[in-house]
Amino acid sequence: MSANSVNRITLRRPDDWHLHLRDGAMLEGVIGETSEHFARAIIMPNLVPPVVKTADAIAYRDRINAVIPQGHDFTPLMTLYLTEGSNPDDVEEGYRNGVITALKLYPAGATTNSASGVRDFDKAMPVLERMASLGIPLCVHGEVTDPEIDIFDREAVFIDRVLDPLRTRLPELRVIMEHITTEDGVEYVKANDKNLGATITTHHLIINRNAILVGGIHPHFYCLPVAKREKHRQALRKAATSGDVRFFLGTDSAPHTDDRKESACGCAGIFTANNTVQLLAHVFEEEGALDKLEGFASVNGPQFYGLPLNGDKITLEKRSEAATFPSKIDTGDGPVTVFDPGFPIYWHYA
Ligand SMILES: NC(=O)N[C@@H](CC(=O)O)C(=O)O
Ligand SMILES: [Zn+2]
Ligand SMILES: [Zn+2]
Repeated sequence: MSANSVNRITLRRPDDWHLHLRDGAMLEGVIGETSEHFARAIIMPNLVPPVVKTADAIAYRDRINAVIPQGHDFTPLMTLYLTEGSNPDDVEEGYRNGVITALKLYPAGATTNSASGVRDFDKAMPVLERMASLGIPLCVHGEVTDPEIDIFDREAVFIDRVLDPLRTRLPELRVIMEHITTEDGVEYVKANDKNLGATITTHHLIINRNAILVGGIHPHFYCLPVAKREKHRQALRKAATSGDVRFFLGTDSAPHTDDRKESACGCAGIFTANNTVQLLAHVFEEEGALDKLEGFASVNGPQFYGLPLNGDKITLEKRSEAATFPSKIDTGDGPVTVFDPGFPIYWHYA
C-alpha cells in the first residue's frame, strides 16, 4: 500500500475470504454488493441442501456467475461442505479441475444450516487425509455444539477439544479458523507457525457483546460466533492490524431478511458486504495502522491460499462529510438490514 498522505490510501483490490451469498432471489439481491467491492470471495456452501459434491459446486457457481452485474469483475471461489459421507475422489477431482478452492467444516448444529455437519471426525478422516496430501485448505467454523458449554466459551473449547487434536493428528492439513472472535483464537494462531491462518470479520472488530444486549435486544448485531467481551475485540483488532500474515479478512457477510432476524428466534448473521471496505479504513486508521490494511484485506488471504494477488487497485480518501450507506438492501425475498457501526465513516472511494 502507498500512503500518499493520511487522508488518501491506495491498495490492491480486496478479496473476501468468507462470504454467504445464498441462492435464488437473495443471491440476486446481494451479489452486486460484494462484486462491486471485492475481486474474489470464498463462497460458503451452507445452502439448503448444502453444496456437498463437485457437481453441486459447479451448478452453484453457474447460478452465481449468471447474476453478477455487468461490468463487475468478480470470481466466486467455491467450497464444498464437508460431511461424514464426503467422497475423497470427488473432492480431489473438483480441486484438480479448479472448481473447488477449499472445504468447509461445520460441527453439526453449530450455526445456520449446519445440520449436515460432522459429528464423528473418524468418519471424515479419509477426505481430510486426502486434503492434507493435496494441500486443499479446510475452513473451520470453530465452535463446539455441546449444550453444556456456555455459548461465549464455545470457540475456546473447540480449540482444545477439536481443533488442536485434529491438527496433531493431521499436521499437514491447511486450516483456516473462520471468523475468530476471541483472544484464545488469536493466541492459538500465533502459537502455530505452519498450516494455520484465521479470518476476522469487520463487525467483530467493531462491536462487543454489549451491542447485542444493552438497552434492549438488537438482533442485527447477532451472529455466530457471537461477539464476545471487549478484551476479545481488542485482541482481534490488534491481530488484524499487526501485519501478521496469518490474519486476513473474511467478512462473513450473512444476509437474512429482516422478518427472520427480527423474530422470537432470530437468525444469526450480519450483513457487511457493502460497507466493509470503508469501515475497515476507519478501524485501521483508529489503530494507527492504515499501512497494514492492504495486507489484511488484499494480500495475506491470497498468499495463504496460494493464489495470485489482484492487479487492480482501489483508492480511498477521507473527507469531511460522512459517507452514506443504504440502511437496507432490497431483495426479492425481502429487505436485509446493513450493519450499522453506530458512528460516522469519513472514508469514501476516491
Ligand atoms: N455467521 C453467522 O452468524 N451466520 C452464518 C453462518 C456462519 O458463518 O456461521 C449464516 O449462514 O447465516
Ligand atoms: Zn460460521
Ligand atoms: Zn459464515
